Amino acid sequence: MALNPRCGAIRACRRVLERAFSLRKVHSIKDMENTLQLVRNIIPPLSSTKHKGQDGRIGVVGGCQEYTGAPYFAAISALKVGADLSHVFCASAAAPVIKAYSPELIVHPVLPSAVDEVEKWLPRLHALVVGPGLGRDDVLLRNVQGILEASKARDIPVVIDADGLWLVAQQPALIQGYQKAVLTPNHMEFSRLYDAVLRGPVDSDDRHGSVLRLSQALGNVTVVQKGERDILSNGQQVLVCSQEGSSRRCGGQGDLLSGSLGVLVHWALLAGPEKTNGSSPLLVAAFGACSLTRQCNHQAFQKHGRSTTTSDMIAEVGAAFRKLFET
Ligand SMILES: NC(=O)C1=CN([C@@H]2O[C@H](COP(=O)(O)OP(=O)(O)OC[C@H]3O[C@@H](n4cnc5c(N)ncnc54)[C@H](OP(=O)(O)O)[C@@H]3O)[C@@H](O)[C@H]2O)[C@@H](O)CC1
Ligand SMILES: Nc1ncnc2c1ncn2[C@@H]1O[C@H](COP(=O)(O)OP(=O)(O)OP(=O)(O)O)[C@@H](O)[C@H]1O
Ligand SMILES: [Mg+2]
Repeated sequence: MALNPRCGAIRACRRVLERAFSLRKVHSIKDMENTLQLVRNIIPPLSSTKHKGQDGRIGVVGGCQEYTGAPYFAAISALKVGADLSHVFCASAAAPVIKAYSPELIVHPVLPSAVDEVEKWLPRLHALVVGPGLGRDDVLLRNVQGILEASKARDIPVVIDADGLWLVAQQPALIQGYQKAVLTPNHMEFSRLYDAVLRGPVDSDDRHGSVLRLSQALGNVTVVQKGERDILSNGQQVLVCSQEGSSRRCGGQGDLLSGSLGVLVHWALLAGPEKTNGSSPLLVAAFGACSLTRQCNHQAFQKHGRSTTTSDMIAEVGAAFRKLFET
């Protein structure tokens, strides 16, 4: 008998929660559209007066004997999004393989001891994507540390992904407080980073709070936690990207995201906060890269279903970009 009122209270409570959630959903769709509009604002117009290089010269640091696909996916995605030149700084064993995938990429076989080589190119690069297919060799990572320090000294924006995040988890001080860094961890990489920086496990019931806290603890570095919904934060604001993708989870999608983000970060910083309505340009860029990757996944899945691969997604970049950003 005592159960009835309690059940009633639970039902009432559930109704309130359901209402709150459905309202949040409506708001989040509106927020998504508003943020997509900010992404549109940062895209530079195509113009016959520009010269090659003006729309972006991006470098990807990654690629070893085992992993040649990841840096290729990142670098070709940067070009497909609209960068003019895309460089890959990789291990010598990976270079001929990556060159053979694409004549469009400029490939430098300079890893592991690459600091001087990359430093030579830094003045000509607008953004660096560090980590796809890099590997975790100690000597290599010491060199990548040098590349990150040189990039910071020159104020070059860096997107850090995959094994680059492994390095940051060993030495968070490397990017602590660097306002031009964006970290793009997947589920595993996020847990590793969180544990290294906040000395405790992630609260899986509070993804927003976890991303916010990690960003704050890193001195407001922008963090993009990829997953069923992508959660983005710069320690002040939290954005959620739930652009429809698909349930196909082939490897390489994160590489597409990090390469696209390299270009968008450059464009966003060039456009500045006036074009992003006061929001952080890096957050807006990250939201753009997440939406684009998920839209590519959605479109590729419509055509290829279960056999969708990242190459199929890359073939969709042009159409996905038009659909999201050139409407
Ligand atoms: N074609 C190529 O060249 C590609 C190369 N790549 C390159 O590979 C390198 C290593 O990168 P990575 O992402 O495999 O390494 P890491 O973060 O240690 O994760 C490994 C473990 O994490 C787990 N796990 C992952 N997601 C999870 C989830 N959502 N939820 C739960 N668990 C999850 C999963 O555990 P499992 O399921 O096996 O137990 C898995 O074993 C790096 O250089 C990267 O760029 C890739 O870019 C792909 C394309
Ligand atoms: N469960 C999911 N549902 C929908 N989209 C997802 C899901 N998990 C990840 N994604 C999307 O897939 C893309 C890549 O995220 P993922 O977590 O697979 O990265 P990753 O593990 O680094 O990939 P990679 O294989 O390139 O290393 C992101 O755009 C993310 O939004
Ligand atoms: Mg990855």
